[in-house]
Amino acid sequence: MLRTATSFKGFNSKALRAAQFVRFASTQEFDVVVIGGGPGGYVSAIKNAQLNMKTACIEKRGALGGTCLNVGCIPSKSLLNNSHLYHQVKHEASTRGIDITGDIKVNVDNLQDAKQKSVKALTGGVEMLLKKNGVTYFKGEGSFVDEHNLNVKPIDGSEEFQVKGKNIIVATGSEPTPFPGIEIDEERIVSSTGVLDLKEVPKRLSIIGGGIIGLEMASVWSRLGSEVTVIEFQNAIGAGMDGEVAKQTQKLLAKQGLKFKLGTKVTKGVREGDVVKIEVEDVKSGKKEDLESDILLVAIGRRPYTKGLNLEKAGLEVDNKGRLVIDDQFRTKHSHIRVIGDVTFGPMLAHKAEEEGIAAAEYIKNGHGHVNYGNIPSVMYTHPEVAWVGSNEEQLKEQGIKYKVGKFPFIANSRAKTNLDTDGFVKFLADAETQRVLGVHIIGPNAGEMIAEAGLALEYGASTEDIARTCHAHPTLSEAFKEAALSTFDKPINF
Ligand SMILES: Cc1cc2nc3c(=O)[nH]c(=O)nc-3n(C[C@H](O)[C@H](O)[C@H](O)COP(=O)(O)OP(=O)(O)OC[C@H]3O[C@@H](n4cnc5c(N)ncnc54)[C@H](O)[C@@H]3O)c2cc1C
Ligand SMILES: NC(=O)c1ccc[n+]([C@@H]2O[C@H](COP(=O)([O-])OP(=O)(O)OC[C@H]3O[C@@H](n4cnc5c(N)ncnc54)[C@H](O)[C@@H]3O)[C@@H](O)[C@H]2O)c1
Repeated sequence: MLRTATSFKGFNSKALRAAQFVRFASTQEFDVVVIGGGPGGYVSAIKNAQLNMKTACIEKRGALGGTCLNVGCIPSKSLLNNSHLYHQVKHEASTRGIDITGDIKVNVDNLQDAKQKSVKALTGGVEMLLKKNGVTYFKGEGSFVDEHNLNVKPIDGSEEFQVKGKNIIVATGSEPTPFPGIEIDEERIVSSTGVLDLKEVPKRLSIIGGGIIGLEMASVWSRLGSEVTVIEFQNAIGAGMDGEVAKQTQKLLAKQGLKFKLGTKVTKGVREGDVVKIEVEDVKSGKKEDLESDILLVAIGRRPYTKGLNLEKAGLEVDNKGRLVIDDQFRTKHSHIRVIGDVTFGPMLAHKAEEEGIAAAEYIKNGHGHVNYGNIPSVMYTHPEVAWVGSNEEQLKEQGIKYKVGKFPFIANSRAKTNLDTDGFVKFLADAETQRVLGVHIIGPNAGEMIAEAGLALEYGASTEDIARTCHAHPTLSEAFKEAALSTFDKPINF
């Protein structure tokens, strides 16, 4: 509890003044205080400290790394990687000349242990990085007292205290968007957090939302043996992927056993004992259907998280989607309070939050910083992976920009063929006149790594000819990238 005048009842006024002085005297002052230790907050704290600013980071989770390291990117990728390995061993080993005798079984406890080990190593690593860079780490909940002072409520129950920031960076992230009327119990009806922590492979898993979380989690549990049904309101999966890529992705995932109910709305989802009863309705025809599942995952997006911040004490505003309102230098109406990451505008991605964290520090120290919002890659870590950056065809059409398409399939790439991993293609969208790269969309093995080359091309304003004339090593998947670039203005060699 915060030491206030009322908590010193019984003290005479001299003692009260002395006590208040102790509190005032013990208020630590920093050049920058960051609230939230996720990819936005911890990266920003490190950068601020590296720029020689006295920096503190307040995090209430008890571990650094935010959603991403604790209940997001990292645990999901651990499960994706190991479930893919299991699937390969079980279903592909013999065709690759590896005979395995005896049962091949999933051990969910060990799978979860492996996941936790990665999470712990990384979150611990971030704590060491803060220390190494001289950032003061407060394990507690931060809330505004006024525009410069923050209250810290330690998670160990010790006495609350205040810190003062010449500058404050809010990086409090996001939380799953609730589905009205469906109660998450994290046992049978789960959010992304619960679905990462299942103790056994459910026989039936239903998922509301065919976006990135829905499809990554559908892949994990379906590879491990669940019958998975994805229920999506829109007529396409992938929440904003290039239309052609989204269709191909759906086709490939369906081949792997996922069931899709597109253009379908959920009207009810209730737990009855150990099952979940779900009512759905076809958006177009209104036809209703009853489904039953062992687990229901609700993955319909995320919303900014500002609970407990006491924004009103600093007079800060959120928009109708709960996002903290900022200008193009991340400043709120108080220029010393900046906001980065999921809690404000833009895609909810860890690398976007990190870029903003660095730029915000640079704005504070030097008065300038930079994030290129036209060049933020997206990756979906299914198999094959799906990755994209820049504009998609639908966006270019909408903007009336004339473009050329260059495509190259992995079936014609020597490395993909050697690896027996040939699903997918690389697709370039280039300006019709100048061949400047406008967007790259990849579905295929290692798409998430390959998209970095597209990011560099976009950043440097490269043309597809620049890429096609750059020597790429053989035999690599990246040759498909080169040939797709070539295909925007000339014939490919290998297809
Ligand atoms: C299942 C899942 C998988 C994902 N996979 C990927 C991926 O592969 N790649 C990718 O780029 N993105 C991924 N994301 C999204 C990514 O996790 C977020 O975009 C990213 O974590 C946002 O970073 P942030 O720093 O803005 O917020 P967060 O990571 O949410 O961190 C905010 C932190 O602030 C703390 N906090 C909040 N309020 C207070 C307070 N008052 N006082 C102190 N601390 C506070 C919270 O405890 C939290 O730790 C995934 C998300 C999920 C849910
Ligand atoms: N690999 C990654 O980078 C990664 C992985 C996981 C999550 N994330 C991030 O986390 C955020 C949240 O992920 P997400 O998958 O929850 O959101 P999302 O926005 O990717 O997808 C949500 C999907 O749910 C659908 N939907 C919304 N309301 C619905 C309803 N009532 N009924 C049926 N469908 C409905 C939407 O049409 C959309 O397709 C995203 O911003 C994403 O970028 C990123």
